Amino acid sequence: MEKLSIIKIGGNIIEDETQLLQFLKLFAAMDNPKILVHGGGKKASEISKKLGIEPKMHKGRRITDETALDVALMVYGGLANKKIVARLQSLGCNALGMSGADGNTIKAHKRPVKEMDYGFAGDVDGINADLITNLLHLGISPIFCALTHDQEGQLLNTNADTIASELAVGLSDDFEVTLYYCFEMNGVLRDVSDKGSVIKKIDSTSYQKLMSDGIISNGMLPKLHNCFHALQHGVNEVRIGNLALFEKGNPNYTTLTL
Ligand SMILES: Nc1ncnc2c1ncn2[C@@H]1O[C@H](COP(=O)(O)OP(=O)(O)O)[C@@H](O)[C@H]1O
Ligand SMILES: CC(=O)N[C@@H](CCC(=O)OP(=O)(O)O)C(=O)O
Repeated sequence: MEKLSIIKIGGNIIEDETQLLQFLKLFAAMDNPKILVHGGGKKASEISKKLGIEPKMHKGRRITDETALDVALMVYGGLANKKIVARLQSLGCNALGMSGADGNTIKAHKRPVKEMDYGFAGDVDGINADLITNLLHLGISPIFCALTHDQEGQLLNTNADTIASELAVGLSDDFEVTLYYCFEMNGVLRDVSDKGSVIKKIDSTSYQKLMSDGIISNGMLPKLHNCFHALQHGVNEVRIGNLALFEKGNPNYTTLTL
């Protein structure tokens, strides 16, 4: 089966011009078919504050009211996505910027209101694997931002870790997919203040224990949930780490298995 790499980069890498360029050079040099998914939550909060709009969060998740959605569209779909696409083009990678509305690639619905109303937050229903596969076979690298749509004209803000996981699941019938979560840490750490404390391997059993011991917290909780969702639905391999993920022979990252 043909190999496919899907790489998600986190907010802190996007924020740091040097790290971003270093990452994009590595991405451009990869020769398998590849997809990039980027977040930009930090940038959205920063721009929002500059516009005099205080970002609203609940338990670390953004509440996307109408104004917050406009900011998300501008920052994720515009500022972040187009900068990355232009830089990749300069590096010889034929990148194509996408939201889930483009080519109907990611279908979603507005998250139902339960104990909390997250506003225009999208939960993914499925992806258009045929179109994405065709683009990959044309030598194009789709660059997805954290936006989906409900097919009725409503754009939705969707967690970028989830988008990466759903793309990986949806494409795993056609490709042998490796899913990479690339962020500023070397991997999942036993002690967040010690960059050297990378947990090399996590399986479903140790995952439960790491959660109950409180070692996995904050942003790492949804990230690992997305990793195991991918593994349970046909994705070949999932890795978490920083740029060392892509250095041949460097095992200093976390590999997840069922
Ligand atoms: N065990 C852990 N190992 C590494 N990071 C952790 C851990 N527990 C919590 N974190 C936090 O999770 C954050 C990453 O989550 P998040 O900010 O959502 O990622 P991203 O930048 O990819 O969107 C790290 O910056 C770190 O502060
Ligand atoms: C609904 C939801 O959670 N949307 C995220 C999308 C951006 C994102 O995922 O950015 P990072 O990967 O940089 O955190 C948000 O607005 O923060």
